[in-house]
Order: sequence, then structure tokens, then C-alpha cells
Amino acid sequence: MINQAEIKADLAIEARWIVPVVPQNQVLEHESVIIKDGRIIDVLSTESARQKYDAEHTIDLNEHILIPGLINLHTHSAMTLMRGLADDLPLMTWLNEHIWPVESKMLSSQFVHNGSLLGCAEMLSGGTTCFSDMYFYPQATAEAALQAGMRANLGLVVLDFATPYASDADDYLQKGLESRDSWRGKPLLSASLAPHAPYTVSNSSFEKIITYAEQLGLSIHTHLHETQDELAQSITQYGVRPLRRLADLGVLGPNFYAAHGVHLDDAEIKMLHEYGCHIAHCPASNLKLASGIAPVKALLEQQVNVGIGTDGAASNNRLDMFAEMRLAALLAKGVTADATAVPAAQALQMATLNAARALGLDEQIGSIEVNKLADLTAVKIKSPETLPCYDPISHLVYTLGREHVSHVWVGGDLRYQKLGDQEGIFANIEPAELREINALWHGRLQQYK
Ligand SMILES: CSC[C@H]1O[C@@H](n2cnc3c(O)ncnc32)[C@H](O)[C@@H]1O
Ligand SMILES: [Zn+2]
Repeated sequence: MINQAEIKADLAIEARWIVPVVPQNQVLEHESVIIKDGRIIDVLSTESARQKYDAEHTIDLNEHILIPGLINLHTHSAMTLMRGLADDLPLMTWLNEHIWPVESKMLSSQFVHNGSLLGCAEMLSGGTTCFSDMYFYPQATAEAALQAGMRANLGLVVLDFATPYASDADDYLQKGLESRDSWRGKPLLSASLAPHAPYTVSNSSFEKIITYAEQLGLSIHTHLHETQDELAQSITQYGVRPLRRLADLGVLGPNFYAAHGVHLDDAEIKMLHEYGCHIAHCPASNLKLASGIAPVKALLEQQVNVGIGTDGAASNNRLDMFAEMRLAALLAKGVTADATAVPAAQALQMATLNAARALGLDEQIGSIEVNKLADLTAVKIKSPETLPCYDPISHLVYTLGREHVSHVWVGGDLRYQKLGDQEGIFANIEPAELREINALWHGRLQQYK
């Protein structure tokens, strides 16, 4: 007989509440999550945990809710550097007259690394442990994510026009695949092929992307059906709406996830379900660019998997998954006149497990379950605006914000912590480095404001 108290563990997190996301609506009280070698090895009552496990470190979260780390399913982390540079504009004006001209002059590996590190700091301190990125120089974003200790899926972007990063679709693909080779073996990183959008990528480029996706087992991540202009342009150029065009080209399938999906009719929602595609709902960006509101209730009813993304900080202007969850839940109710649309537990699932599913990572992350990686976020319920707390799931979506995040672990490693009223502390990011980045790029970019 072994003495049960001698089971060794790395970390025991004793929580007032745990919301594991699976099963939906479950709230555990006074339970502990036990972590060893970066994975969750047990979830049990704190009383039993103290008897059964000998953990090297124990952390007492007796005023907190512990949740799976939030997953930002669509962002351009480096675009933090362009936050507030061009506001109150529709998408195509914003892109053609402001963002793309700035990118064409300023893009570099340093720009992307610096902007991505700022983005990682913003996301991590807001409870996000994993993000799906789409931007030039993905190697630079990979390095920023590794420094921050975040999990990231990096889009290998493809466009049919030249930028400082690459000259044509073949060059984008070659550079992206070379980057991916260099970060193989890094467990925090994965890659997708990322054609920017149907209006910037030709049929022949999509065909090459499909070939690589099949050969390398990669997902395809794109912007899709974001604006009415995009649909009209596609009908003029190709005679069909973008989703139909992508279906005809053979792009759609369970490895395909699309940001936005704002303008989708019933037949298109059915098509997304039949192909097993996923949508990254980006409500704040869609509202700010006046693109519209995605039919999330209908998508979920038709069993289309919907995650949540912030989009970039140049269109949102925040990388705040708490704000995005709340907005997703409220908007769904407002546009359907149905207060039961996207209840709190559903919104939380979209920001965690559904996003993990879209990334093909749902066996690893997205919920607090035994054998999953210990990507965890704790939020503190103590300040007046958080009290009283009758229902922790309601609180997570309707009451709490990024300011209440107290601890963030990725793969069992503590990457961010905020004690009391003090400034939050990152394990691997110095505040001075972020200040330097801000000073440097504010100086270089303010001429474009
Ligand atoms: C090819 S890398 C990403 C590319 O996308 C641009 N971008 C940022 N946000 C959006 C959006 O909402 N719709 C379309 N394109 C967007 C970004 O500036 C980069 O050029
Ligand atoms: Zn985007």
C-alpha cells in the first residue's frame, strides 16, 4: 500500500470556485486543480487534495474563480502599434487609405516583434493564454509569444500583392513555411495557412494553399464575409459570393476557420455546418468598422462551431477577451430580441473550448479536465463592483473584466500575477521593454495620425 499523501505534484491550486467549462454550467466550490509536468492530473475537493497530494507549491485562491485560459481565435497582435491611428472608418477606407499605406512603409521584423510583444502583454494580463495570429513576419510574433510564454497559432499569411515582407504568393508561402520549420519542436507554437481574404487572394493561390494544407496537415485561417462590399465585389469578379467560391475551390472543411462571417444567409450557415467549418466571431471590430453583426445565434443553432476573437488593436481597439465575451452575449440578445440567446455559459465556452476546437487543440486546452494542459486564468472577486457573487459564470461574462485577472498560467507555468493593488508582473516581460517599444514606435508612427 502506498501512502496516498505521497503522490508528488508540482502545483496545487486551491480555488473558491472553479468553472471547468466541461460540463457546461458546472461550478465547483472549494476544489483544487493538481498540476504535474504542465498538465492537470486531478480536480478534486481541496480537503481530499490535501490528503492525497504532496505538491511542491500550493496557491490559495480563496476569493477567486479559476477558469481555462481564454483563447483569442483571431487577432493581428503586432497591430497594437497602430492602435488609434485610424478610427471611425469603414473597412475598405480604413485598409486602403490608412492601414495598408502605413504597413507598406513601416513593416519590418522589428515592427512585428515589438508590436506582438505589446500585444502578448496586453492579452496575457487580460487572462488570454493562447491566440491565433495572422500577420507578416510570423517568426517575429513567434519569438514574442515564446518570450511571453504564451501559446500561439501563427498564420502563414498569403496575399497576391507585394509588401515589404514578400513579393508574391509563392514568396509568402516559402517564407511562411521556412518560419514554421524554425519553430518546430516548440510545444507552445503551431501554424496555419492564412490567405488574407477572398478579395486579396486569387484562385490559383488558394489552390496552392489547399495543397500545402493537405500535405502538411495545416488549418486554413482567413477573413470571410466581413462586409457587404466584399460580397458585391465577389459577385462582380467571380459571379458568386465568396463562401460559394471557396467551396467550389475545395477550401472548406473541418480545418477551415474564418474570421467574421458577418453576412451569411441560411444556406451559407448550413454549408458551414456541412463542411464542419468554424467561425471566429469578432464583435467589437465588426461594430467599430460598421461591418455588421454576425448571426451567432443562428450559427450555434445550426451547430457551427463559433469561437471569439478580438481582431487587431487597430480596429478593436483592445485585445480584451472579457470585453469580447460580454459583447458577444449582449449583441446576440439585442439583434434577435431573445434574452436567452448566447447565455453566459455559452459565451464562456466560445472564448475557450470552441476556440480550441477551431484550432484542433480541444484535446489539449479549452477546459479544466484531467490530462489537459494547465492553461489557467484566475479572477479575483473582492472589489466592490464584483460583489455579491451568486453565480460565478454570470460574473465571468457580465460583471468581471480584464482588471480582475490575478494569475495566468500557461502549461502550468505562472506567466502573469497581480497582487493586491500593485502593478501586474510578467514572468518574462520587463515593463521597461514595453515602455521603450512604445516610445520608439510612437515617435515613428505619429506622422500617420
Ligand atoms: C495578411 S496579414 C493581415 C492583414 O490583414 C489586415 N487586417 C487587419 N484587420 C483586418 C480586417 O478586419 N479585415 C481585413 N483585413 C484586416 C492587416 O492590416 C494586414 O494587412
Ligand atoms: Zn482580422
